[in-house]
Amino acid sequence: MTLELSDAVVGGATTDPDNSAPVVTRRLTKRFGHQVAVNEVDLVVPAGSVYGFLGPNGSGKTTTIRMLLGLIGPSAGEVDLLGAPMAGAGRRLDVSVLRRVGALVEGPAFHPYLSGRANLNRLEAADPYADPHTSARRVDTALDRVGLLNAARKRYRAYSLGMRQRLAIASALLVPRDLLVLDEPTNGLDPQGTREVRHLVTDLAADGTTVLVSSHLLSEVEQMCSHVGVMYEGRLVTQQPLTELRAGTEPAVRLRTTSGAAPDAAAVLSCLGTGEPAIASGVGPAVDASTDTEVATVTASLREVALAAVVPALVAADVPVLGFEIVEPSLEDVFVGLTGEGFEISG
Ligand SMILES: Nc1ncnc2c1ncn2[C@@H]1O[C@H](COP(=O)(O)OP(=O)(O)OP(=O)(O)O)[C@@H](O)[C@H]1O
Repeated sequence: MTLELSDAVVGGATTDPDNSAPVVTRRLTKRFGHQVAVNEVDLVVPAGSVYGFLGPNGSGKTTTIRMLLGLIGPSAGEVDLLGAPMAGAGRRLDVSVLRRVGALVEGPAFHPYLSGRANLNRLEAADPYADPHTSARRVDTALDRVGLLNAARKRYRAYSLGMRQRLAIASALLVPRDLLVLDEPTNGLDPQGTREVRHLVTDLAADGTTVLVSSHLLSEVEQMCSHVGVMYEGRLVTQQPLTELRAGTEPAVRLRTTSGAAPDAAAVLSCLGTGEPAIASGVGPAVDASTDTEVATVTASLREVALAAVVPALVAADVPVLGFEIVEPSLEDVFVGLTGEGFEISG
């Protein structure tokens, strides 16, 4: 089955016009019995991006990543990695491209009583493709890359959580990579370890490596990614550069007024052309101290309405303005809008 590239972007805004995206999937699907764990996913991970693959637990991220790397076969659909066909019925597959892909899916098992360097040496020795002549140099380069050269002789069991995870990433860097795929690399790390891994990912990307990193933490993706793809119940609900996702958010006006005047305030806003106003009580103090009256909050997205027109229109309609602010929606709000549920927003 051959699909045009334009088919690869259904459900997402990211495209691959020059055919250079290191990861492209087309209608990638995985069923486990009756359950559809991954449902017609069209990923496009642009070259040079740090692509945050975001979604709640169980949304299909790991299953997708396992298919990208050829660890499990898809039920349907196709995968191209670094321009080579990796999966898809009836295609001539080229798995040799995996040499240029570093991956951390389930971290390697490290020996607690061996040093970081000795652990990497063991992994090197187990790799039938590795050139033994360059092995010592490559191990040291990988340790240096993750900032562990000075701790190379320390036993693994003495490493902090962040150091352990950096060593795991080093194990994926024993040969130069064009693409790095990291499945939840900060899972279980303390804040310091999380920071270390985040900085490392940013550094690797600055060196030109494309990074696909999965996470269920929005804050993490916001801090280190240039692009984001959101999985929900097996589907890719959006993929975009982070800046575009942010640009698509609409500011809202939030007005505090007396409960009695709230319906009039909503009518004024509506008349000006805002989005549908919502009236709420219980946001902030219930009674305004200056007027000793019950207060309500009226919120509406601003749309094209000129901000300067809002307060004069309210005053002209005799609506008491007890408080007024512009609310910039957070990315969390955007994702709730896309998926109907929130993400954990921090570790
Ligand atoms: N080998 C398997 N057999 C049966 N069901 C599976 C298998 N692997 C995954 N699943 C199911 O597929 C769904 C997607 O799981 P997956 O691990 O891909 O999600 P995830 O987004 O990576 O979540 P998490 O962050 O918890 O790992 C889940 O409902 C999971 O139970």
